[in-house]
Amino acid sequence: MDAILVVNAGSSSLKLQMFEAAPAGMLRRLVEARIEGVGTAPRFHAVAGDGAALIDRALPPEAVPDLPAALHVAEDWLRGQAGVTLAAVGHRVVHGGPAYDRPIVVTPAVLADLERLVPLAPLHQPHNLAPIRTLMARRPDLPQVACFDTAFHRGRDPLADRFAIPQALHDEGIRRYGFHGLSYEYVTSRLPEVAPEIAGGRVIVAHLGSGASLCALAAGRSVETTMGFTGLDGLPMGTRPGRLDPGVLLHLMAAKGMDAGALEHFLYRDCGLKGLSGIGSDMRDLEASDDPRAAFAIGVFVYRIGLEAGMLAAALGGLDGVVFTAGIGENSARLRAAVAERLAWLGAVLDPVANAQGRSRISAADSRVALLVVPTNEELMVARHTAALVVGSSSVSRGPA
Ligand SMILES: Nc1ncnc2c1ncn2[C@@H]1O[C@H](COP(=O)(O)OP(=O)(O)O)[C@@H](O)[C@H]1O
Ligand SMILES: CC(=O)OP(=O)(O)O
Ligand SMILES: [Mg+2]
Repeated sequence: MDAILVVNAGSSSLKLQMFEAAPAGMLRRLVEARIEGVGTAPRFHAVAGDGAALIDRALPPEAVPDLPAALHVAEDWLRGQAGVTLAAVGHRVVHGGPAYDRPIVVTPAVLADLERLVPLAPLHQPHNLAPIRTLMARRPDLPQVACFDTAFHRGRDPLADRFAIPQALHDEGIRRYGFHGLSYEYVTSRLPEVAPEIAGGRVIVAHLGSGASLCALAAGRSVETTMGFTGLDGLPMGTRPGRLDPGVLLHLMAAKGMDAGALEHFLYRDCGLKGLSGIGSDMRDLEASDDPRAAFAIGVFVYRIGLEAGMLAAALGGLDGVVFTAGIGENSARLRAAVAERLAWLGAVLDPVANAQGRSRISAADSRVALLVVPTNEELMVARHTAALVVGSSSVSRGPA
């Protein structure tokens, strides 16, 4: 059986899915595996295409301290899953820079180009590219497709792409790219089905995971998003601060002698929910804690989501719907309720029962703004692009997964 393997390394997780590339462009999921809580409390979970559990167990934190270790564990496990021949591998690659505005078959030259973007996404890009490099050496004949987080946001109004800096720096590529595009593209593809009345309207998608951002969709196209040049901008995240006065960086350099390496470590690993709470980066731990610092960290997160959502509503000139997705957005009813309350001024009214039950539509009948929960599926989005490019069927748009 010919299969497409998809690899998605996030900041706290490694997610893999394997699909059968069936004729007529259909994608049938064969297996889904994820290692979550990388660096904190790792857990390996895998299910077969029919939903049957294959593995579900905690891993010792010292066995999976980082993403390279998670890749090793997953690779060993995958090798034991016999019976498929890989036809192609699709990769989520976080940064596509100025040149890559759509999925592409990776050649050695493309890979070298993407390596140059590592400093712009140090939590992700090295781990996105490492499996490509390894596979390219082992199986140079195997088609590999890179699908970019940044691509969905390209083609916005030039006003939105621009920092208020001189043109020459913009031309060098210092611009507002935006990320989580595969997630936004997938959610957008689901809207006509789950909420047809807002699919052509003004929608904010809240991708709230270990990395977090918001995207303003006008008729299904990205017009604004909270992340920029890197995944540091916008909302506070698990370990990243989000929007930060650049004067803070100048101060840290001048007053504390921090150099680029120290600042990078600080901004990508020590801030966000972890820095705010002094407890940890995982929302589950914060929600379970009765330490007031945990509640304060969640309070800041929610407050800042409210502020940034207001900004995106301004970009859209109004608001018809809000969609929650990713680890926190899909699973935390408490967080969704707190955010909905912050959006009351825009006309959002939550249905607390639907929210607690984790239903797809969680707004009250009289809410002017539709509130929805749509589980994201970045891997399926990557598989669709990979199939379209490599298997050659552009009709691949809706898998059953
Ligand atoms: N049931 C839950 N309640 C609250 N938060 C959750 C739950 N399940 C997962 N999360 C949170 O989701 C986040 C991870 O989201 P995810 O989208 O997988 O991140 P990433 O792809 O960036 O690694 C973590 O902060 C985790 O605590
Ligand atoms: C870009 C980004 O932050 O991705 P993730 O949420 O998967 O960490
Ligand atoms: Mg993610």
